[in-house]
Amino acid sequence: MENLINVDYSEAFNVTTITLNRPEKRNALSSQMIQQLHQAIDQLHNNPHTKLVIIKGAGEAFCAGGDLSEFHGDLTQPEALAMLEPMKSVLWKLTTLSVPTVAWMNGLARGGGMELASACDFRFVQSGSNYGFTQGQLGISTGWGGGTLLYERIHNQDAYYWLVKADVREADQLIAIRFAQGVFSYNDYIWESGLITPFLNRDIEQLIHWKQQWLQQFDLQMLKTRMDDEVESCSYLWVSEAHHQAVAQFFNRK
Ligand SMILES: CC[C@@H](C(=O)O)C(=O)SCCNC(=O)CCNC(=O)[C@H](O)C(C)(C)COP(=O)(O)OP(=O)(O)OC[C@H]1O[C@@H](n2cnc3c(N)ncnc32)[C@H](O)[C@@H]1OP(=O)(O)O
Repeated sequence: MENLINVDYSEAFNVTTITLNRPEKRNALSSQMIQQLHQAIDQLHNNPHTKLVIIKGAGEAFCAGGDLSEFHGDLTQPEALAMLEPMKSVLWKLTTLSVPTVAWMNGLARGGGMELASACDFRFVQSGSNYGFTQGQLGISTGWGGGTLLYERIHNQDAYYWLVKADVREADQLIAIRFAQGVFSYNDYIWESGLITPFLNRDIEQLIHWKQQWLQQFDLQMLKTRMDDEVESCSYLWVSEAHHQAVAQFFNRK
């Protein structure tokens, strides 16, 4: 099987880096990638030394969302639901992981790529890149539970407005609404940017404690139910004519 997700463990830093490795498709997530992401996250349990997990993209993009070519076609609503579920499960596992997680957003992100970032505890963005919950332009809503998570990351009103507006924003705008906690430049190497240093300076026991405290801020059962509802709701929009037309327009754009 092709390696579409690379997992690297740094013994020097006790950090696991997960790289989405499909640069020619801007790291759009196919079902095979989603399956590999599941495995990568599950395997973290076998490495008790990892104190931080970083997710980044290979090449020019962080992640262009779900693979529209694969996830499209004449799906029924129950089929669309079954297609969306596995990535929701990845987002849930990431959200509730026992150690801190960082989305190192080294390039653009769209749609589900933003949902993936929302499932991480922290987001660092690259100056010059742009980012959008663009599902609204595709005739759908967020479909992996990431819209629910967005409401937990920024002010409710800002989340609501961004999802409706479905626009693409610059890195500094993400800082302004507190979606991102730091910005780095194109040439910055992760370890030398300074953004990761606070985590490296702490013991794993401390980081686990703070992560537990962070998770206690949420009603996890309710959060899970809201994510489930979001996926179901999106599955109805997925089969709409508006969505079919928007996807056809994307693939006919050239
Ligand atoms: C399924 C879940 C749902 C959710 O819950 O949110 C989603 O995620 S829906 C998908 C949302 N994402 C998008 O709508 C992004 C669509 N892509 C783009 O707008 C642009 O490609 C880009 C991401 C802004 C990059 O533009 P650019 O740098 O100009 O590159 P290209 O457009 O030429 O793309 C290169 C290459 O990659 C393919 N590609 C890009 N995104 C996707 C995608 N989401 N699914 C499938 N394929 C994608 C694109 O088709 C090009 O391929 P080739 O034509 O074969 O070179």
